[in-house]
Amino acid sequence: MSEPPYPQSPIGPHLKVLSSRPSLRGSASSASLRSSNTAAAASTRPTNIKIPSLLASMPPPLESPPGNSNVRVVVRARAFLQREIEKGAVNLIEMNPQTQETHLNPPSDRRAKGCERKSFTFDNSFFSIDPSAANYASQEDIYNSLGQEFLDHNFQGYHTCIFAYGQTGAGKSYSMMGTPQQPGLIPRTCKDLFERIDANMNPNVTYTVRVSYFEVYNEHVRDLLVPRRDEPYYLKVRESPTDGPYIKDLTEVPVRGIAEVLKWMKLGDKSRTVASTNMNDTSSRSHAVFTLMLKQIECHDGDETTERLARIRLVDLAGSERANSTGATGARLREGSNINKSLTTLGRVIAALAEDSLTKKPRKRDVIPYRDSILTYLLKDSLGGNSKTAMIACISPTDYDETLSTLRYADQAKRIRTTARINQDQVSQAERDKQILDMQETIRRLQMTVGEQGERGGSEREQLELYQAEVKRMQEKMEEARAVAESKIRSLTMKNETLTLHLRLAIDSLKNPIPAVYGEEDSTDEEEEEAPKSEMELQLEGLLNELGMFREQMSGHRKQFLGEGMGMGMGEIGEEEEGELDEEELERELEGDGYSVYSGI
Ligand SMILES: Nc1ncnc2c1ncn2[C@@H]1O[C@H](COP(=O)(O)OP(=O)(O)OP(=O)(O)O)[C@@H](O)[C@H]1O
Repeated sequence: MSEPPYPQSPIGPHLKVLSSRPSLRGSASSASLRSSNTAAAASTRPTNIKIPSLLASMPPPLESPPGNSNVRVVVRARAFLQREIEKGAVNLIEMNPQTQETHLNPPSDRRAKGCERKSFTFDNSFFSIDPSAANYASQEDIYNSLGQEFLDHNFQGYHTCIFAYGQTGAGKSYSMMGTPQQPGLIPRTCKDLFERIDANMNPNVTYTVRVSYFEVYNEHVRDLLVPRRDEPYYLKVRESPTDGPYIKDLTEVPVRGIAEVLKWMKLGDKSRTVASTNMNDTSSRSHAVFTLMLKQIECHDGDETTERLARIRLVDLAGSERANSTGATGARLREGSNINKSLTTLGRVIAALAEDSLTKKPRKRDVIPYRDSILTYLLKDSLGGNSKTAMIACISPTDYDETLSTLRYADQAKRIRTTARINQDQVSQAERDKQILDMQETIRRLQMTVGEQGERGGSEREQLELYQAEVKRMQEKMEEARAVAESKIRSLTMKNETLTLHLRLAIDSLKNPIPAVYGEEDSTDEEEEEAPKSEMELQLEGLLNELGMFREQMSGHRKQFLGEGMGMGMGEIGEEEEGELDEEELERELEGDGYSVYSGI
């Protein structure tokens, strides 16, 4: 069951749901990714990934149509730790791979007191206790049966969230992050994400991916992508009327490939608050939320584009624990009580949502106690809103009470129903231009306000922050517009190549016509002279017309998208004079240096 080691290379989000309109505030952009260097992409492309729908265009929702779906709950029992083996600890867990049942057997002293075996059924029961067992679930198995499907949802435009829950030392970080030799769900998701992007051959689809990573520690939010400072620096949580709770000023970096994303992931991991407890030598003392924002833009004929945004949230919760089992005192005890506060609130949120789905009468929004902890407030959407969500309940094979409590928690989560929708929007070039113009105007106004307040000695800090945020948004929008332009040019270039090839074939046929064979009785003088030639001429005429129209279209797009000073090195595109090509001209172009009518793209 050994897996190949993972490559060791260093390794805001707002969109309306389907059928609603604009305001793509803070949307993912910048690092636009394409399989444009398709040759390179093709050479490194793994042959075993199957994503047929991506090869055509953005994939349609295949199954799970929009609407309610239950939180998917899986349970994973980890392997014995060295100290458990040394203590001669006994395995209390059994799992049935056919029924997905998990059985928890009481230890002998409890059995003597009449305690009975407890059984639960989940969407999956992953047995990772004994690598030699037939039903052993490796890191790869977990990804294949959960991570892959969730990434499919993301490419369809759904937000997703996978969170790991369980007692300290039960295997949450191992399942989510893993080790360099045994990577977990987070690095595998990143790797698969970029492999799928590289495998896409459709020149009309552009991808942008942004990453953020934060932790909730002692009820404070810390950005894990900025270096740690001596003075603790916490971020504020705000609520937007349209997008719900969000973290103000959270770093979101554009990433262009697996190496970049893994580099940020490692950096964030290093900053995470960990400590040694009785239960785990490197215990995560915070809840860590790793987020990828995947944006897909598909260009259609004309200036319409379809945009899809998916938020991929991967959460490694801090361990649920009893103070006496961790042996915590002082700061560790305070941490523990804050961790438990978040997890208790999470439990109450889960209980309230689960009860709602039983009664089928949704409560008023404020009755669900999301706001009672930062963690639940930030995960509000993932727990009870627009997201497909999964919980990995991690359990230890040796601790009866903690395992039972985790299994009960997980059992309740099974009943929660979320309402995931495809986050898709149609945006025309005109709308995109208008958004940029509006932003420019806002920036101009803010510049003036900041200046005025500076002169009056007023509080310019807030205005300055607004100004900076707006400039950042505009830069992202412009990057996006540029990515769309590049995609258009790529698509037109492909059409151009196809047309040129057709023309070449047509000219070859004209030069070397295949004489028609006619039966004596039905051949007339007229037919002998006219029939084969007029067919070719018609074909050539059609192609020339098409090429003429295409050249006009391309020149239009060039003017529209690549204004002066864009610096894209495409000066030669469409610089030929407008107008029809006659046959001789065309032959010269095809046979001379300029085989491609628009060389230089
Ligand atoms: N499936 C598994 N196979 C082998 N070893 C595992 C497995 N799951 C966890 N471990 C090991 O168990 C130990 C504890 O795991 P991990 O740190 O993931 O626990 P945790 O639930 O994240 O704990 P905490 O809440 O304290 O952060 C680690 O040494 C890890 O390598």
